[in-house]
Order: sequence, then C-alpha cells, then structure tokens
Amino acid sequence: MPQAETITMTEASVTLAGRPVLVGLSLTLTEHRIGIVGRNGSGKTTLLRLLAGLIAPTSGTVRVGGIDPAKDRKAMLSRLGILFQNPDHQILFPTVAEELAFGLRQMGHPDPQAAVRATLAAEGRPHWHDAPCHHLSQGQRQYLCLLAVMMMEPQTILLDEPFAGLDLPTQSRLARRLHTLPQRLITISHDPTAVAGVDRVIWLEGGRIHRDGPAPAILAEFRGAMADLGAQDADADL
Ligand SMILES: Nc1ncnc2c1ncn2[C@@H]1O[C@H](COP(=O)(O)OP(=O)(O)OP(=O)(O)O)[C@@H](O)[C@H]1O
Repeated sequence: MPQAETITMTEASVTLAGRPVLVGLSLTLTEHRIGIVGRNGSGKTTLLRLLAGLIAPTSGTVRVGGIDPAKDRKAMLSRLGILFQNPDHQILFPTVAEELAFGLRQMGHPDPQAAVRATLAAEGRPHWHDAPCHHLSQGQRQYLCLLAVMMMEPQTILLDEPFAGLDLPTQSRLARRLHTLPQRLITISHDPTAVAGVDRVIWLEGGRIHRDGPAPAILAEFRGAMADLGAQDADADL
C-alpha cells in the first residue's frame, strides 16, 4: 500500500444554516495515527465530513494529495474511507455480500464477488455471505462496515466514534484490529481513551483548533478540562 498522501486544510471554514460550525482551520496532516477530540457539538463530525469531501468548505481549501475531495469523489475512493458512527447510515444493501461488493464495484474491481468470498473466508465468517445485514448485531454491522472500507484499501480511514455503542470485548477486538491496519487512521471521539496512543491529537472547541500536539500532553489537559466542566453542571450550552 502506498504511503498516505498529505491532507491539508487552509483557513477552511464551514457555515451551516447561517451558523459558523468550523472557523478558519489550517492543518497539515501527515501522521500515521491522528485523534480529533472535542465536546459534543464542537464540530468533529463536520470536520470529518469536510475532510472526506462530503461537504465543501464555505471558504478556504481542503486538499487530499493535492486533490479537492469535494470536487473529485472518484479520486477519493482509493484515498479516503469512512467508518460512520452509526453503521445503519452506511449500510445500503440487504445482504453482507452485496454490501461488501459495492465499493469494489465502484472502484472497477475485476471480480468483486471472488474478493468478497476470499475476505469472508479469511475473516472466518464465510457464513455471513448471504446473511441479511439487519440480522447482525450493532457491533457486527460496524465490523461489516470496517471490512467494506478495508477491502477498498484507501490510504486513510476516517473513524467517527468507532467504539460508541460497542460492549467492552467488542471494543477491544475492534481496537486490536484497527491497531494492525497499515492505513493512516484519523479517529474522532469525545472520549480520550479512544485516541490514547495516537501520534497527534487535535482538540476542537467551538469549531476552532484549541490545542494540537502529542497525545499525552493534550489528552491530560483535555481530561482535566472535561472533569472541571462536569463538576460545574456545564451542559446548558449543548
Ligand atoms: N446540517 C446542519 N445544519 C445546521 N447546524 C448543524 C448541521 N450539522 C451540524 N450542525 C451544528 O454544528 C455543530 C457541530 O456539529 P458536529 O456534529 O460537527 O459536532 P460533533 O463535535 O461531532 O458533536 P457530537 O460529539 O455531539 O457528535 C453543532 O452545534 C450542530 O448543531
């Protein structure tokens, strides 16, 4: 797999329904493991959508390997994959095999069906092939979505709260699996545990970069600030 290309944002802002949601973000992302933390409503998911080209900046620029992700969706198939927080926002097809084949077909893969069979066999889940997606549990559906993304072998995978709604053993299994992936991972979470050990943490606050640096220092400060806010009943602004 080729090295993940640099992602850059230059003074990128997003206004939604007249409200500034992201404000003047300038970032150069080159690290292998990146965490983005922030409170509810701080703009994390909007940033992920912006990086993936699902929305365009209201002003400023976003480039993935020099390409505008909002303008060239096809070029992004091999560059960016997304694992959404809710697998049901991602799954489009009734059966596992159809779901897994879709991305490959979009990419012009010569034999998606054979690739799906091979992947399910390698995962020890050949019995999933014809299973209806809605018969899988939430954790299994999320795993299915991860498999679909992995099969497309994008350079970078964007993960939105990947551990939310999963029980502890499923979280551990997913964390181990993610850890071994050769791709660049950009993980978005309100939970500092989900991004402990990454190379770089970006802390968003009110749509702006509040802190940006090594995980131990930034996460210690983030935990402290969240504990202080929690002690103050400070959720009225959510
Ligand atoms: N389509 C939209 N129209 C208007 N406002 C929006 C839209 N999408 C998001 N927002 C607002 O933008 C802000 C940031 O939302 P976003 O979902 O990016 O935050 P988040 O950090 O991912 O939050 P959470 O942790 O709760 O998922 C919120 O105040 C939200 O209400």
